[in-house]
Parts: sequence; structure tokens; C-alpha cells
Amino acid sequence: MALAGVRVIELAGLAPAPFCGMILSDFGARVIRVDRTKVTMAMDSLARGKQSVALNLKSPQGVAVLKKLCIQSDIVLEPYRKGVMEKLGLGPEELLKENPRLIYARLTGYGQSGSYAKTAGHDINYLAMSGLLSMLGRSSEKPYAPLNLVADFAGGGLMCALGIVLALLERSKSGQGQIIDASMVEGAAYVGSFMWKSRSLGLWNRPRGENMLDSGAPFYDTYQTSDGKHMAVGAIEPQFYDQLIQGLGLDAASLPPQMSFSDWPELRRTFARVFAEKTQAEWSRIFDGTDACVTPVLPLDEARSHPHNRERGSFLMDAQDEVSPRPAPVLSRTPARPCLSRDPVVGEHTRSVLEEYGFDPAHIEQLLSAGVVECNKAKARL
Ligand SMILES: C[C@H](CCC[C@@H](C)[C@H]1CC[C@H]2[C@@H]3[C@H](O)C[C@@H]4C[C@H](O)CC[C@]4(C)[C@H]3C[C@H](O)[C@]12C)C(=O)SCCNC(=O)CCNC(=O)[C@H](O)C(C)(C)COP(=O)(O)OP(=O)(O)OC[C@H]1O[C@@H](n2cnc3c(N)ncnc32)[C@H](O)[C@@H]1OP(=O)(O)O
Repeated sequence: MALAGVRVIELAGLAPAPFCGMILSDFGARVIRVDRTKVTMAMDSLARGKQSVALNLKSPQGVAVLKKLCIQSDIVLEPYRKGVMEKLGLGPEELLKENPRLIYARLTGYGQSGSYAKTAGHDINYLAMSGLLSMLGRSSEKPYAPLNLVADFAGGGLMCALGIVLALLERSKSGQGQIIDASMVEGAAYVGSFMWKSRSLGLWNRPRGENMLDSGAPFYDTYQTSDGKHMAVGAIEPQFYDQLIQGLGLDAASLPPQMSFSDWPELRRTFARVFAEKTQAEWSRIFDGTDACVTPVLPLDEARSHPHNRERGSFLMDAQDEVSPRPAPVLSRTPARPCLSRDPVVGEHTRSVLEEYGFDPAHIEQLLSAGVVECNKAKARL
């Protein structure tokens, strides 16, 4: 796999860093997650393929253990507030001195500088600060955050993974590591560059929820079907819009022009009335195989079984019979091979990892008895 041989120390955090770690693991990196001691359950539901070491960083010996792990690895991925690692004596200056090839990824909400750098926050805060949240929401409604997708995952974990891969590529030429300052505000904004750079096209001139792509246009929206499900309509181009009208059984001559903004509310009412006459399955049979850009809105547990997704194997079933998306994108020669076995329990690999990283058995025993590290066994599945 593309990242085979790359060793990552992921310090356990909330959603963004675990997602970054899972991406690296899916594409072949060896990801060791450093968990706290005395916790029963990992907060990481994105732990696929990772190993877990439980380590108390409130003890100087624990800090020394982490330092030894980090300087023998390729990547350190830390999810803490600015300054936390420096307080531990594990800041980038410290570690890069010992290992100049180290890639030190810092995934935060606001970045390593600026007045908010030490401020707590979550996805919605970062999305709000990026400017994008102001554009999200239906007309006459307040802005809403689309789950914690945009800042945590798209602009956070995924953007950080991109930075890590870029730094690995650069290191293959320079031999040098570097620091990655991954701010979720900036990552989200960067993902949303189109919104900034398409304003001159007049795409966002109207208030929130009244533009073509923000639920303003009736041909770019969702509609309820007679069985309470929904269809998604994205018929933007005239040639696709014509096929939408045809599929709905409407007479184009009796409708207002597609791009007549003032007629959009009436057009939306017409579409809503017609979509409510048939079930989602009936509409799918009508629109499948056409270029009307109409698709069923699938719940998570149906996406896997949709014929198109099933044909591609877009979703996988792991050893715990849990369905989740397969890694993307698909590389033709070195595709990701995600681990399908169960997630690690906290501290499951402490002993084996410390041995691998050169700690002698007596020292490991001393660390265990002092509670600096913890080693836990997975409970047998009944
Ligand atoms: C919208 C998302 C948030 C989604 C969160 C959900 C994934 C989870 C929310 C609720 C969870 C569920 C719930 O808890 C119930 C169950 C509990 C069970 O145990 C697990 C299953 C649950 C169902 C559980 C499942 C899920 O986890 C939930 C549903 C986001 O937006 S996430 C993005 C957040 N922002 C960032 O990541 C930006 C960067 N980070 C920060 O700004 C801060 O870290 C943050 C997030 C504001 C937290 O600040 P905090 O003060 O708490 O920490 P820091 O200042 O970073 O300092 C860390 C301190 O911890 C010390 N430390 C670190 N490692 C160790 C260690 N191994 N040993 C000892 N100590 C350690 C470190 O030294 C720092 O100490 P100091 O403060 O003294 O310096």
C-alpha cells in the first residue's frame, strides 16, 4: 500500500485527528494511538487498523516514553490545544532536534497562532469562523452546520492527511521533516474556495437559501415521495433539466423558464406536488439510466445495498458486522486494504509496541507497575 512502512504516533483526540489517523492506516501506515491511562472505552470510533498504547503524560516517565516513540517514528499527529505539547517538553522544536526527519502534524481548530489559538471549540465554531456557515441554510431559516462534516473532517482530518502526505513526498527529496499547522478554520475555508472564487459569476448574489446551489433553485433540491422518502434533484444544465421535466410528466411549455428566479417558488410547488404522487422506488425506476440528475436519498443502511454501490463495493462489512465506507480514492496498483478486524482496546498493544521501540522488558515492567503505562487485554467476544 502507498504508505507502507510509514510509522505514525497519533495522540488520542476527538473526531478530526482520529479520522486523519484512520486514513493513514487505511493506506498502509502503521498508526499507534497514544491513549490516556485509566480510561475504559476509547473515544475513537475511527480506529480501524490502529494499535493502542496507554500512557500517562502527567508523569515525567510517561513523557519520556512518548518522546522515545515519537523520535523513532515518521509522523506525530497531535490534536491538542496550542501549547500543550510544548508544556510537556514535546514541542516540535524539541522533537525535530532529535529527529530532523520527523513530520509533526498539529491539528487544531484555529491554528498555532492568532488570538483564538488557545480557545476551545468544535466543528460549528470553526465553520462559523471560516465564513462558510453563513451560507448554509434554507431561505428565512438560521444558518445550520451540516453535521460535523466540513470543519472536523473535510477541512480538518482530511486536509491534515493531505499535508502529511505532501510532507512525506517532500521529505523523500529533501530528507527533512517539517511542522504541519492544520487549522480547521482554514481547512474548511480552503475546501470552500469555490464559494469565494465564484462570487464574480453571480452564483451567491442573493440571500442565503435563494441561490442556485444553496436550496434556492427548485431543480437543485430534495422532494418528498408518496412513501415519505425523498429524491434528490440536481438538474442544472438545460439538457438535463429537460429530462427532469420529461420524467415528471410535465409539459415544458406550460412551465415558467428554468432560470426565472421569481418563478422558482411556483416551480418548486409544482415539483413537490408531482414527486408526492409516486414512491421513491417508482421515481427511481423512472429516472435511473437518464441524465435527469435525479437520485434516491438513501439512508446509511441502504447506501451499501444500492445496486450501483454494491457493484463497486463502495461499502465494507468488518469483522464486527459493522458497515462503513471503503477508503477513497481507489488506487489502481496500490489500493488501500483497510483492516477489518475489531478496533483496539485502550492499551492493548502497550507491551508489544514498547518492546518493538527498544524498551527492555525490565523497564516495561517498571513502567507498568508504576502506572506510567497500562496494558489491557481485549475481552473475548461471547
Ligand atoms: C463536533 C466534534 C466533537 C465530537 C465529539 C464526539 C466524537 C464525542 C462527544 C461525546 C462523546 C461520547 C461521550 O463522551 C459518551 C461516551 C464516552 C465513552 O468513553 C466513549 C463513547 C461515548 C459515546 C463518546 C463517543 C464520542 O467520543 C463522543 C460522541 C468536534 O468538533 S471535535 C474537534 C474539537 N476541537 C479540536 O480538536 C481542536 C484542537 N483541540 C482543542 O482545541 C482541545 O483539545 C479541545 C478539543 C478544545 C479540548 O480541550 P481540553 O482542555 O479538553 O484539552 P487540551 O487543552 O487539548 O489539553 C489536553 C490535556 O490532556 C492532557 N493529556 C493528553 N493526553 C494525555 C495522556 N495520555 N495522559 C495524561 N494527560 C494527557 C494534556 O497534557 C493536556 O493537559 P493540560 O490541559 O494540563 O495541558
